[in-house]
Amino acid sequence: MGTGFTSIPLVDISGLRSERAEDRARVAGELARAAREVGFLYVTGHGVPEALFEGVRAMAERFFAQPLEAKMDVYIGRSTNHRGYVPEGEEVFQGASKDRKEAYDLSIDLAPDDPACRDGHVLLGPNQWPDLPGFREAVQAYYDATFAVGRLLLRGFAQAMGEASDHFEDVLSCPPSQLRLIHYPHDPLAVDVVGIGAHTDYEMFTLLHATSPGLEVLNGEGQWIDAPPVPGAYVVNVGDMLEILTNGAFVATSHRVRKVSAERYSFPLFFCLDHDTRIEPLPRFVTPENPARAGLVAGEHLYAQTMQTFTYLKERLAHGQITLPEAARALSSFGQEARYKAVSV
Ligand SMILES: O=C(O)CCC(=O)C(=O)O
Ligand SMILES: [Fe+2]
Repeated sequence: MGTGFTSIPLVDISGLRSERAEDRARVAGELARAAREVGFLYVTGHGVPEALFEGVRAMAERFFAQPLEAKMDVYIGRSTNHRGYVPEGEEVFQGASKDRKEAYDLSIDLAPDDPACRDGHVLLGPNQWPDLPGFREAVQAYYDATFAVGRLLLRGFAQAMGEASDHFEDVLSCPPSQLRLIHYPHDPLAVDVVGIGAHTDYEMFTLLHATSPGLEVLNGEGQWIDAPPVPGAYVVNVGDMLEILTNGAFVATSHRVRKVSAERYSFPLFFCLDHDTRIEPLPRFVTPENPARAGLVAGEHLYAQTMQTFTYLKERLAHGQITLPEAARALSSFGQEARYKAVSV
């Protein structure tokens, strides 16, 4: 835990599809090692054609190139369930100056009258699709393919934690797993800006594709290590929920995007479990020296963290229109940020 790693391991997950138990166990072992020692890894052997990534990239370029007024037609603050366009400065992490980034957020696309969209499931509902020919098809195809990789990877992580590979199967029927299209504009004159401030991701794990370097991860010695894109690989990182399930054995590694040297796009899919899933440390990770950490409820955690970082929700909080769940965690409660609060991030 908290190791001084200097590089990010690569795991070929094709063995998770194998009929042979030893192939699956080998990959699970590699996932466990990467999750314990680093919390970040490159994943190959996922089977998603590069064309899907290129498709979403082309559409992201077209979407963000539109005038601000057109993007604001699908502003996230107009959605009842947190979907749509996130302008620069809307999302602010703990202690950070405003990020230089804009985003488009979507998730599992449900009709408003879908039974899963019941009271309290504030993050479930319809996407706000922009009026751009081909956008919805390309983005949905990327979402579906990446989600399928996440489902496979979850089987591997379940095994990596010592559980049966289907351990999470019954809490995966309608998870609020968000995909973000992020655009980091390049401004040669800007000084002291970060693309995205230091944070951990809130879910089980994240699968990310980016167009250029910029992503940095914090090691156990407080140093920032580069995680540039590797052709054909997803960058995968452990989120808060895997950290809790393993009682800290797997690390929700803090990361950020430094000021970019060229225009940059990235597409993280935050892989979550069903909204009401209770996340508690698995008994095998609890010992007298390492007592059980506090648990949480998946959807509630996502929403609580979101409320503390999005300006439109902070305003609603301030006006008493919404309230933080009682068990809400403060920002920076996980990963190395929690352990090294003194580190300047
Ligand atoms: O753009 C990136 O490479 C990272 C984005 C990220 O960390 C996030 O959206 O949570
Ligand atoms: Fe992140």
